Amino acid sequence: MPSTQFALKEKYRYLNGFNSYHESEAIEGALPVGANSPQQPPYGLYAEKLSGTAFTAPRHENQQSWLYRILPSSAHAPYEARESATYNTNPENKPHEKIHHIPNQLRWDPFDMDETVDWVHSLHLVAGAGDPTMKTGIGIFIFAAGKDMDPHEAFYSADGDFLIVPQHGVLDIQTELGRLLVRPNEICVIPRGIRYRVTLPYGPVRGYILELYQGHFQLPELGPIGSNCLANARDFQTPVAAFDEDTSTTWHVLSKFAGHLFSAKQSHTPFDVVAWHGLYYPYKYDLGRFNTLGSISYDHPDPSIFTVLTAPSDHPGTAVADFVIFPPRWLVAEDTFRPPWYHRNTMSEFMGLIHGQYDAKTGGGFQPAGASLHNVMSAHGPDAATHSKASNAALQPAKVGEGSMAFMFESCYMVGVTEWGLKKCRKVQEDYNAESWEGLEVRFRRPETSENPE
Ligand SMILES: O=C(O)Cc1cc(O)ccc1O
Ligand SMILES: [Fe+2]
Repeated sequence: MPSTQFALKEKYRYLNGFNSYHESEAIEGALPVGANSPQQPPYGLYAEKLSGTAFTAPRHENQQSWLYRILPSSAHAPYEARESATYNTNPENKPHEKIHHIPNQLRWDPFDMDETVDWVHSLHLVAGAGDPTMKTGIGIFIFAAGKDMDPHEAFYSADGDFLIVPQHGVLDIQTELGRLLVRPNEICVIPRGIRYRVTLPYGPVRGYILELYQGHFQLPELGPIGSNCLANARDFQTPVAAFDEDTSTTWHVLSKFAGHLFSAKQSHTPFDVVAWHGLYYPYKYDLGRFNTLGSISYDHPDPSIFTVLTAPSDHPGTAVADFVIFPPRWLVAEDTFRPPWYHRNTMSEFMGLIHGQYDAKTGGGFQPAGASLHNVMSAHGPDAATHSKASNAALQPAKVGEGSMAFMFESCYMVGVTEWGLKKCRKVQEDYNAESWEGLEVRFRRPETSENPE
């Protein structure tokens, strides 16, 4: 193994399994045996509980972790509001900044890189629904950063779980529970409350985030598919415990709380967890490992067959958010219009492109680092060029999406677009609708009947 690869393997080590009860200790013997909170935990560590669900949540949903750390998280000075005039990712809290609920199909050119900001300041809310103060809804962010976070800063969101989809560059994420390296074509989830620090070992980064204000992601049910396929549980990776020993430096812990930024000083590193166990932890997943299924007879199935993760609502089968991908795959369906059908969906569909081309749009307007939004009941489907090509194509087995990865955040909520998303980013394509669908030809041929002979 080349030495750099070996170094990476040593620095980033993972435990495998989705929703597995994990335990990890950076020093052997740091986890108490047979008890969570003994009178004196091993090595003089403090025991701290981190809860990701109500204590009383049903067992199959319950997510808690026990952290064994050098100092408790509560050892800090009071939080103070920071950058309150400029920092706000919750437009519900910002009455002068309208959120736009519009039925038009929207598409964005690639979002700009911004090398002047760090992770915390890279987050731009483009669209969303609901309100983190009520723990309902979602936020959809674009991030673009070129700077490491300050060496003595950590960040957490009290508002929700971050599902991070890097499109460009590599994220080195030091979390309380261990280190994650996340590259394009991988995703990671940082649950609500977990502190982390993002550095950029290979330069600027850009991508998409879905923040889930309610619940947590789970794997979709497989129903008649059986016990494997789609995203397999064993391919989700959670970092092993890793800690720093620093009780003499001033640190700032930044909190995104109801969309606002707060900061608290403390005289010790927040990355001092020597061991942990539980079900509440960050994790990553390589989209290249997705086992993609499709029709081997006829017709184009619903895109739910491409669901990587789902965050269910209280109504079975209806998601607050699904994370869906469109990986390279073989299309073999016979006598079938193979691209997506024209449709209007009761769910909203926000799409992004990590790399390559999305097979439903050949016009070139949907580019990596760009996005589209087809809101609740907004009509869409293949553009005219794709329609014409697919209606006349010879239906040989064909590989689509080679070298590509498009994805969709699909939500039962109607999503509003922020001022930044609609105006300030200056990426909205004015002619999306016209370019895509106005060129569609009338193909109707009335059948000959005795009433209308030719
Ligand atoms: O609109 C889209 O491109 C996403 C999509 C893909 C698909 O295969 C079926 C339905 C759907 O919404
Ligand atoms: Fe769609």
